[in-house]
Amino acid sequence: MAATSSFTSLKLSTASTTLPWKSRHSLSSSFGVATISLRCQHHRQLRRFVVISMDAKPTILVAEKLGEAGLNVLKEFANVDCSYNLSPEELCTKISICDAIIVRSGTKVNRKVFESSGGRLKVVGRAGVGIDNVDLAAATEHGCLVVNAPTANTVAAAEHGIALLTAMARNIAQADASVKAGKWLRNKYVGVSLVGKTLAVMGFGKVGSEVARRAKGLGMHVIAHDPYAPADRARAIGVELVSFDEAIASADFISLHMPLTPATSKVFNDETFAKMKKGARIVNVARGGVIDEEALVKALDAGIVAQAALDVFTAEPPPKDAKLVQHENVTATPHLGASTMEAQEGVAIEIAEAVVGALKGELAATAVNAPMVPAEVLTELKPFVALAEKLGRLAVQLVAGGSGVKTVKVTYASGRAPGLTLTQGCFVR
Ligand SMILES: NC(=O)c1ccc[n+]([C@@H]2O[C@H](COP(=O)([O-])OP(=O)(O)OC[C@H]3O[C@@H](n4cnc5c(N)ncnc54)[C@H](O)[C@@H]3O)[C@@H](O)[C@H]2O)c1
Ligand SMILES: O=C(O)[C@H](O)COP(=O)(O)O
Repeated sequence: MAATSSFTSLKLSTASTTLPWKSRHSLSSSFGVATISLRCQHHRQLRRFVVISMDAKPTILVAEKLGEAGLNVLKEFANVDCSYNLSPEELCTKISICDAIIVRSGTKVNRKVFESSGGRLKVVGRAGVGIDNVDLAAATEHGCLVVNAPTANTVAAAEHGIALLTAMARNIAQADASVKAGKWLRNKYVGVSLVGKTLAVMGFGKVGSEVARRAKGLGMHVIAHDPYAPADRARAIGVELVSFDEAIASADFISLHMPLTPATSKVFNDETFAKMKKGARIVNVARGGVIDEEALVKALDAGIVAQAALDVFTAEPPPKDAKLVQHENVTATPHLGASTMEAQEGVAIEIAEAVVGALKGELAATAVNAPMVPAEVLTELKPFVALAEKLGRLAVQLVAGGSGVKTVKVTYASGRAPGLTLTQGCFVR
C-alpha cells in the first residue's frame, strides 16, 4: 500500500488488509482522519476504510532556521520537522506530508511546491516581510494561505540601512580590509559627510520611515518617494514626499525600501541611473531585483553612481566573481538586514503564532493572499468570480456612460432547478 502520509501510526477500522485486497488509491490525509479505498482482486469489490491517526497533530515543516521561542510555540500544537538546506526536489517530496511550511527568504515556494503538496499544504509562513520568494497566485489557486511576519524585523532592517549608509560614506569596509592586509592608506579612504546632504528614501513604509527618522537624527535632509504613502505620515516625520524623478535627481544618497514586485523589478536601470545626480550613492536593503545589476556596474564605472552599499542581490548568494560584488566602490553584506538576535526572536514568535492561528482556522491578521478557501469550494466559487467581474465591467460602463447601452437583459438559471430559466429586462437611461 502506497502511503503518502506523515502519520507515524495508523489504525484501519477493519482488519481485512491482507491479500487479496489491493490499495486502489494512495493515502492522502489532513491531520486526523483519512479514507483509503481497497479493491478485492478476486471479486472486484470496492471497500472504503476510514483511517484514524493515532497522532492527530498537523505537521509543520520549518525549512530555514527559526528562533527557539517560535519553535516552542509550534511544538505545542504540531509535529515540527526542522529540515534546513533542502534541495528543490527534496522540498517537493517532503511537502506532500506537511500541513504548513515556514521559510525565510532563502527558500523558493514556487508553483511546483504547491502542485507537489497534493492539496495537503494549507499555510505558508514567511518568517519576515518580503514575500517575493512565494508564488502567491499558485498559493491562492491551491487554497493555501500565505502569512508573513511584517513588523518584528523593521528596526533591524532600518539599523542595517543606516549602518551601510555610514560605512559606505566613510569607506569602513574597504579601509578595514586594507589595514588587515598590512596597509595604512589614510589619503585613499577620505570619505564624505552625511550632515546637510539629501537622502531620498524610496519606499516610505515601515523600514523606510524608520530609516528617515534616523537619517534626520544624523542631520540629513530627507525626501521620500512612495506612490501609496499617506502624506500626513511623511509630514509627521518631517519628510517631503516627491515624485520618483525628483527624488533621484536631487538626492546625494538614495536608500531603497520598496518591495520587489513586477512594478519595481529593475526600476533602477540605465535610464534611471542617467537621471541621477552625478556621484549619487545608493543603499539597498530591500531586494536585489529592484536594481538592474549590470546597469549599476556601468553606472559605477562611469562615476554616475559613486558608491553602492548592498545587502541584497538578484541571485543570493551572488556568483563569486560577480563584477558588482567585486567592485571597489561597493560594500556588500550577505542579506543581514533582519539578522539581529532580537529581530529573529521576534520574527520567530510572530510567524509561529500566525501559522498556528491559521491552521486552527482563525482569521489571519497577516495574510498576504486571498483568505483561506478549500480547493473544492474555490472550484464552486470560480463561476461566481467570473460573473462578479462581468457585472463590475457592466457597472463601470453604465456609470461612465457613453457606452451606447440602452437596455440590459439578465438571464439567470440555477443548477438546482436546471429546467427553470428566468429573464428580466430593464431600461437604461
Ligand atoms: N534586507 C533585509 O533583510 C530586509 C529586511 C526587511 C525588509 N526587507 C525588504 O524591505 C521591503 C520593505 O519592508 P517594509 O517592512 O518597510 O514593508 P512595507 O510594506 O511597510 O513598505 C514598503 C513600502 O513600499 C512602498 N512601495 C510599493 N511600491 C512602490 C514603488 N513602486 N515605489 C516606491 N515605493 C513603493 C509601499 O507603498 C510601502 O509603503 C520588504 O518588502 C523587503 O523586501 C529587507
Ligand atoms: O524580507 C525580509 O523580512 C528580509 O529580507 C529578511 O529576510 P530573511 O528572513 O531571509 O533574513
